[in-house]
Amino acid sequence: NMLATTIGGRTFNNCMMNAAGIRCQSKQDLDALVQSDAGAYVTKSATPQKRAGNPSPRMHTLPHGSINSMGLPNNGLDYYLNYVIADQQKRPGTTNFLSVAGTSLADNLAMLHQIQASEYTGFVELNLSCPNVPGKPQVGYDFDRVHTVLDQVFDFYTKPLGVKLPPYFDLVHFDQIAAILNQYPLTFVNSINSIGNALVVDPQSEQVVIRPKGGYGGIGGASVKPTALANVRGLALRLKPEIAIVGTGGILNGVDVFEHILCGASMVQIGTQFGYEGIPLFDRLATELTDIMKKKGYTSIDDFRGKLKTFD
Ligand SMILES: O=C(O)c1[nH]c(=O)[nH]c(=O)c1Cl
Repeated sequence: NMLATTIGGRTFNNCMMNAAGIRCQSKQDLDALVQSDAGAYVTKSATPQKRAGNPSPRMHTLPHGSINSMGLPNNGLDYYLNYVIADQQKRPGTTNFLSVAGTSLADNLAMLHQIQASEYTGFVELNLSCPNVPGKPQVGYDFDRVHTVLDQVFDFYTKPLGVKLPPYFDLVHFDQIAAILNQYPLTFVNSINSIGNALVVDPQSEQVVIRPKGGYGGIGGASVKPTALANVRGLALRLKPEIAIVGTGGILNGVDVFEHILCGASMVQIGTQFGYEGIPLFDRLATELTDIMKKKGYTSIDDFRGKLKTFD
């Protein structure tokens, strides 16, 4: 069908899925995604043990997006690993994404050793970009740290793995992160995570809108699309072809999915808008994207992936 895509030798019948963290924390959430038109799901980023996360209010919706400082609330790795293993047994031949976000290198390595030793055959999304754990920097902004983490991961991890990156804002940073990533047998790179440590103010109450970190949190939604497209394109132009790109950020409508694919994405994830709209989002986006493709004479996303034109 027109929306099929392939990453790491696995074919998905729809190039759209949820973004980690959005309606994917419980079995009920994940079951709804399994039943939906989404081509796959990604689980809420896991830590080794269950975590309550930051104190509320920790998420606020805005006309043009959202701000969150959830602080990695999740049910712990075992919960999600058990879920994805049970799901792959129920639905052989499907591939999904298990997100992990240790708050230390030791935690990330311990989780990946556990996953490596398990029956899990799907993808792992190693989250190097959570901006909301107080006192913890985003690993993705420390290039030496990224090098160290990937060196130690690929010493033993042999299953398909990708990394979730923060947005970069300088072309030199695209060069630097791509030079590092190209040294590893990565299956995909997911770009972008929320734009970290933004501040939203309520002028009426003269107060910030979320409690953690004095009101600082990650921004998602419409306002981040230009940054997301820049990162997808910047990485697509620099990464070796074996590394697929998952485009995330600012997708509200089918045209936004089209733009992410035009910039080089093989699959897209929807966060903020999926949070607002829920499961019906995937059917709406599939219809809108298919209509755009038909109007342009495309029959597959391969017809236009990465084919963004410039003036020269
Ligand atoms: O606060 C969070 O849980 C969170 N929030 C985000 O916006 N991105 C992330 O990767 C994570 Cl882990």
